[in-house]
Amino acid sequence: MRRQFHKMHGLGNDFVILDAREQPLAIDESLVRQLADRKHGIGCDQLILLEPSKSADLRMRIFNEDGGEVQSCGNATRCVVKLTGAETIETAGGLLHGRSEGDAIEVALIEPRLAWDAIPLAYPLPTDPLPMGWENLDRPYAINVGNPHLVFFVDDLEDADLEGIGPGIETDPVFPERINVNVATVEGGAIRLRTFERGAGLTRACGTGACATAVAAIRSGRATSPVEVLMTGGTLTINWSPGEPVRMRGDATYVFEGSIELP
Ligand SMILES: N[C@@H](CCC[C@H](N)C(=O)O)C(=O)O
Repeated sequence: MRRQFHKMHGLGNDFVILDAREQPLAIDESLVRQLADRKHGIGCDQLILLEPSKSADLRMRIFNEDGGEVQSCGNATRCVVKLTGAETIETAGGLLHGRSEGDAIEVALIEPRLAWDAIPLAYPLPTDPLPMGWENLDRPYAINVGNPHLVFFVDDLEDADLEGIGPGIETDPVFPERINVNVATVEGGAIRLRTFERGAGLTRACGTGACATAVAAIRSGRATSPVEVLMTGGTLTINWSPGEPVRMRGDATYVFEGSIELP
């Protein structure tokens, strides 16, 4: 069956979006890998499947390029808000809210969770920071903003061999659902961030990573809200106060529309 798809990106973190709100679509791991493949498929960091929802304007399912289904994706949420005009979005990581603000899109994720079993960790440990280290990266903050993140603050962003060390941290048995790995510096009140994403590797930007990092920076007194988070692909503005959902504002870009034969 031939299906239409939308190619979009949020600060260079790119998506194939399939709209199955009217015509159901069964997706499995191998189909996601095939479509996400940059040489033989369409190519993307995440595949996004839109479905009907009983509790929100739509349901958004998120698949990493390795085929695994995950709970949240900040950059894709901004793209979906721009594409569909949805204001409430059901995800496996919680109910999200979005709206256009001029050219930008603002999305409210969930209230950040810090309890060890909400990250989740395999056994009880403090998360603020986590008393663990990998090579020259030490004592990260563990935060769940719908999906799980580790945030390392370092003096020099270029010192961290994120591509080399990321896979070992992502799959450490202390993280039973694996984890997204963020390395950040705070300079002149702004955050510079690189993210090694669970199931996708290094990406040009990570919306939930920016939110988790901003929360860790604000909680630890390194930054104040609102804070700008600068990534390879561009900048997000993050707003957060304790006890509230974390909000992000930034661009979403439509690239092209296409169609593909699916089983
Ligand atoms: N790129 C995303 C996050 C996508 C999911 C993540 N890799 C995970 O496995 O949780 C973003 O912009 O937030």
